[in-house]
Amino acid sequence: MVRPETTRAWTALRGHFEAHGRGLDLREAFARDPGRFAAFSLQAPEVFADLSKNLIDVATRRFLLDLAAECGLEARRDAMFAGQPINTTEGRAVLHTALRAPRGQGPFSDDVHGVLDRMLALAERVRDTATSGITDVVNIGIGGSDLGPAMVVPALDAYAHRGLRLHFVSNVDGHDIVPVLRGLDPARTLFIVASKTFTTQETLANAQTARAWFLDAGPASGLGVADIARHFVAATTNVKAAADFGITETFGFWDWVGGRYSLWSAIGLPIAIAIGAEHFRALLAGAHAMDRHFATAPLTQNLPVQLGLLDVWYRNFHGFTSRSLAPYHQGLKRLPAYLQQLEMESNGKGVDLAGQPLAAGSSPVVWGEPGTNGQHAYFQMLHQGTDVIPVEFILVKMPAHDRADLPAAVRDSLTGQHAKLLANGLAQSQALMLGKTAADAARERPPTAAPGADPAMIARHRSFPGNRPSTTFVLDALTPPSLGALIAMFEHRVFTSAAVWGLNAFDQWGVELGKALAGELLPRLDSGDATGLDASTAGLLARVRA
Ligand SMILES: O=P(O)(O)OC[C@H]1O[C@H](O)[C@H](O)[C@@H](O)[C@@H]1O
Repeated sequence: MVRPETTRAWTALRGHFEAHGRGLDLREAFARDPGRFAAFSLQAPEVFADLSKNLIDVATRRFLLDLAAECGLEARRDAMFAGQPINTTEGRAVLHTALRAPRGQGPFSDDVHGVLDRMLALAERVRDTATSGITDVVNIGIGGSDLGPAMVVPALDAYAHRGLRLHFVSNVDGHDIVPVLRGLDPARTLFIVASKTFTTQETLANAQTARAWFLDAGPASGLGVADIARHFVAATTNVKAAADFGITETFGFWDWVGGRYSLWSAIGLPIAIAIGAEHFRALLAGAHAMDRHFATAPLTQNLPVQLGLLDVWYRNFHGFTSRSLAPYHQGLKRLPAYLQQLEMESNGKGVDLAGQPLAAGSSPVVWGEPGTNGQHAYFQMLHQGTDVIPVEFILVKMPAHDRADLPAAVRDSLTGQHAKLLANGLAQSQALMLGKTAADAARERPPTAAPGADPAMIARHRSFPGNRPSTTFVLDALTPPSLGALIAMFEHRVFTSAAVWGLNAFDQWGVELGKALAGELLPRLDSGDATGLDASTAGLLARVRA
């Protein structure tokens, strides 16, 4: 493993940043180079990306590619696809890409397609609602066993079965499950208990609550313990624990599927129930197309590689600590939360593969909301705040809401909405880059300015620094294949920056300490015993018990 800060490319990047990077002005760069948009945009499977509004030039890109070469990115990528145990701290392979490889291709193909066929058959049985009688599906899971399906199901609403409602319960807080159970009919409800380990406290607690509810409400519909087998299924690598819970129909997966990379596995069952087998296979196919792109495209044209290297450039040279995501599609409202786990649980590490402290920053904070909602909340800070935060826009050319079954006037109105949505997305990236000088602001007569206020002072409040970087992704439509490709692009981008930083993106020891301490505190909530606790925790314990 090569420490990035010891490479020649790192030194070159440092020099380049001081000489040209820090001072790069996007407005001048576009004025100088009419070919900048073409030179810095990329077409990958299903995803077009405009990288030209980023603080990079040709030399930045060359030095970053040198850095990737010196850090052995390609060898590490190839080792992942080949199933080598690159998750070294847990001695595991990392093969979520095998889950979307076509039948007969990729490692463990028989196992993968065996479970996939079985799970899609169940999905189709449930979707035949006249026979199954199911109207509501409740996924009980948390983290990687929740966020993927909870993100994809609304994103692909245009493809969803109209007679089925999908619900997601994750938190160990009755305020999550109680409103979901309210109004459900046990005879018409299917619970999916989704947990890679089947040991997660939150999920087991919610599964117990669901079971208690089922046994309480069931008898009115003639249901009892014997019916649990028909109304509860599990997605897990721990088939025995699921059986001990009383679940006989289990869809397995394997320790080489990380939780946050698992929506392609049996964890995707809620997605398959919502959109059906054919569309689920199309989701996998889209991700596979991006896998092939990542595995084979020259690095100069390789979109996940270019994005991951940009992350290194911003985090380690510009010192930006966060990145904001603005999907201009309401169906992608859970994408920021999904990417928070994908990126921050993967790359939120402080040591390298050898356990030595990293010399430079790793995962940025990832956050955001769908556009245009974010514009009316925190975009103020993105435009005029003191921190520079790169923004990523996702635009979708063709909406799915102007369906033939809507009245013509409603369809016309919705078409107008989509034009406004796109105009806003384009305008925001433009505004971030162009800014507005105080001199330009001084020529305006803002109607809301305080009467008699010094115009120069008002102009300074109304000026924008500009030169704020952004990336814009464009999808033709939000479809199963395009969403699959988009998610896989994000996965491989995280892989790329992890490879440069030399860290293990596939473990998550950082979640353990809190879990262990919660286990120690739980009995103290009952007993009130504060022996050995720090004064703050002891004080809080007394307060929540009072
Ligand atoms: O799927 P499970 O085993 O229930 O795990 C659910 C989640 O909880 C853990 O604490 C990890 O931080 C996540 O990576 C994981 O996705």
